[in-house]
Amino acid sequence: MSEWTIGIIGGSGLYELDALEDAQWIAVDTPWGPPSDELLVGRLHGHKFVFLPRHGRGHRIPPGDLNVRANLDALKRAGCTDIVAISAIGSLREELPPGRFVVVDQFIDRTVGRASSFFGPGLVAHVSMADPVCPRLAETLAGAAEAAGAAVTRGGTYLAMEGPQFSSRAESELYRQWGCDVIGMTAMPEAKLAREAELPYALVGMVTDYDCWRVGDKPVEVAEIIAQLMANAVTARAMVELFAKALPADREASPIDTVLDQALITAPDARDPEMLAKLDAVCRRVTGR
Ligand SMILES: CSC[C@H]1O[C@H](OP(=O)(O)O)[C@H](O)[C@@H]1O
Ligand SMILES: Nc1ncnc2[nH]cnc12
Repeated sequence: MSEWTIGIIGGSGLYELDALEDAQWIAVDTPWGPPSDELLVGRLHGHKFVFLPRHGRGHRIPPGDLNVRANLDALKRAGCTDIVAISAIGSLREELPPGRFVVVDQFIDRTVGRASSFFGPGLVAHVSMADPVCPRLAETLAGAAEAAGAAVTRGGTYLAMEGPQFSSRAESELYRQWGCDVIGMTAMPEAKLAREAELPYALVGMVTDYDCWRVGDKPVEVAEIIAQLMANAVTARAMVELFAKALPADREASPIDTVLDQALITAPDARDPEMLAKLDAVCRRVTGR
């Protein structure tokens, strides 16, 4: 049993977290370069929380330019045990209207050219992404979102697109045919990197729009998203508070805490010392370096 330290990654519309007590913005440097912003470290209902605005305060960084490795490394370095990601999403389903909160459980990655692994030549690892979301976090978040007054859908497949442009109508229809439920530009490689860093991860998507697949509808525009974001962000803040309140005092170990025990394949004497040094925060537990 140990303590929780919850990393919250705030998406579009969520750039700070007023509710944190004794809160302080701290700069964290990483071997991957700078994260999107300083980290806001504080406490909520007795638990430690570390907040990072995904796009930086003022929304400065587009999805394809996020330094996702630095973001996850900084959160790990700050002691986070678990990651809660909050995102604006488009809906690919009639029954998921704007305002609905979707606690997703699967992803399809259509991003291109983003650095999507901490590992590489000199230190090779293959983690499982079969079940990319931590069920314990997801269920606690779903309960908290409901308690905050949101209509919540448990489970759903999130299509991660490259962006920054929105989809064409043909793409949007294709993703529906693939069985995807919601769409966004940021959950990948975030979820992959969280898993590599042995951080249980869950994502709450807040629907802002119907993308562009609905016949006769105007396609999504940023102004429409921002209007819906304002309303969603109020509920999201309440959800975070209720989530903190619902966390048990002690954190029981998760199987995700030790995924690298099975994933690292490079023999100890073949491991590149430079890689080991670079991955100090991510995998010191298993490499001892
Ligand atoms: C502001 S609309 C598009 C933008 O919003 C989502 O960001 P986030 O997941 O950080 O809330 C989407 O993925 C795009 O980056
Ligand atoms: N329709 C959409 N497509 C991609 N990302 C989004 N974020 C919010 N709405 C979106």
